Amino acid sequence: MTTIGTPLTANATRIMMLGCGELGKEVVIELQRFGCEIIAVDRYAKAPAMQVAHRSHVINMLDGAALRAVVEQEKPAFIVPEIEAIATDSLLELESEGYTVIPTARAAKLTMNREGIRRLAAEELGLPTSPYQFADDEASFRAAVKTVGMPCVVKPIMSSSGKGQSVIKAEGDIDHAWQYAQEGGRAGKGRVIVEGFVDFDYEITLLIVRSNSGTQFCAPIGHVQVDGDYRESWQPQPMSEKALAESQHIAAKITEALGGRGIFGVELFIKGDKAIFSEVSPRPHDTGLVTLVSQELSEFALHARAILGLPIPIIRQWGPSASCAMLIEGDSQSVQFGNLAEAMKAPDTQLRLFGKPEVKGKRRMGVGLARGDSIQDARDKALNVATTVSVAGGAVKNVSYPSKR
Ligand SMILES: Nc1ncnc2c1ncn2[C@@H]1O[C@H](COP(=O)(O)OP(=O)(O)OP(=O)(O)O)[C@@H](O)[C@H]1O
Ligand SMILES: NCC(=O)N[C@@H]1O[C@H](COP(=O)([O-])[O-])[C@@H](O)[C@H]1O
Ligand SMILES: [Mg+2]
Repeated sequence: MTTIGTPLTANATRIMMLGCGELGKEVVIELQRFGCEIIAVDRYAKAPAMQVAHRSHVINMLDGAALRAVVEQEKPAFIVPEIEAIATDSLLELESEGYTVIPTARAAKLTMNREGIRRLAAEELGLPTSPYQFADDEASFRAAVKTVGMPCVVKPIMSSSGKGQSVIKAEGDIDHAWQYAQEGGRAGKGRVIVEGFVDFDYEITLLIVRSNSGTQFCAPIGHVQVDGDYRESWQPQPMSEKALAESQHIAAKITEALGGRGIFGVELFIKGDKAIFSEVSPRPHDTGLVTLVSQELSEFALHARAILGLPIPIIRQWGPSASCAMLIEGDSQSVQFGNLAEAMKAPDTQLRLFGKPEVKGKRRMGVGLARGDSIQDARDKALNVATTVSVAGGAVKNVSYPSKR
């Protein structure tokens, strides 16, 4: 039986977020609505979710001792990973000592590393995936490319949002792909995965929530990725009955294997009626930002309910909706957003600005959201929101969708 105490008192329901980006910020807002006490943790100060939490800590979350120290100091009822780069062996230990990790410490560990989740999906569960090989050094990498064949996709086993990812189409791309993967992994140089390039018709994220009400699916989300990073997403993605059934079957199997309570984003490639598993986030998914306007209970609200052991009687979808990531490029610690009235003048549009403290290179700083008469209409409106916002406050520009569709 769930009870929720009074924040900042001895009986508070304390929740620790490990990772404080835009996704965590929305989860925290939902948990705050239930009167939980939130402790936000990330590798840098003033992260988005820290700005809406009760208090925060800045630590290296890959440092197991530092992670344990902060958990023992705060004694949270729930530990909620929001990114992959966490000392997951420490999470396993803490869980075995009685702490609750969402959805489970094992899920966080397996998905921290592309090898863990890929071997579970393909080799243990027998789910369809792209062909793949792993490599630790340049010689075995070349052999792996040969075995998998071209075109193929190369990724550091520890990276996200497309960092260090590239496609090899011809011999001439091989050197660069190796170098780029060595520079782009979050743990520095190291192991890579070489995946056969899947010539898909479209790709989806299937959000699935495991809660006290059982296992429930959200409507499929279609999306466009550039350089391995999400730019636009929409819901519902039209699909054949068979492709949807296969996708749901795969999503149910992989999330059941990971276990626990919470929202998961299962990424799938679709070719005709066939679904191919790509990867899974045991946490809210960036392409699921669209659910801020497309569902009564967004993926963040669903996560909050699942964490707290609350029921989810129904997931109501509001019709064609879309999101467009606001990508800002440059170097500034004082970005200022303008032209907002113009950006938000259409009905059924919304804008979220994440409040990230700095941009260096390219960074997702906000998202345009819209509902429309059709998917195309919603996409046009969301794109318009994201690209109409102007940026100032240093050498920065809005590069949200440079090559308009
Ligand atoms: N084997 C593949 N064949 C074809 N396209 C691929 C393949 N692997 C990845 N991609 C493309 O690159 C995108 C990003 O890949 P992936 O999700 O593995 O990267 P990521 O770094 O984990 O990104 P995120 O953290 O945003 O999920 C995919 O959504 C897809 O568009
Ligand atoms: N694809 C994973 C993803 O979108 N994660 C989201 O991005 C943040 C990091 O952003 P940053 O790199 O700008 O700090 C993460 O904290 C999470 O909210
Ligand atoms: Mg992905």
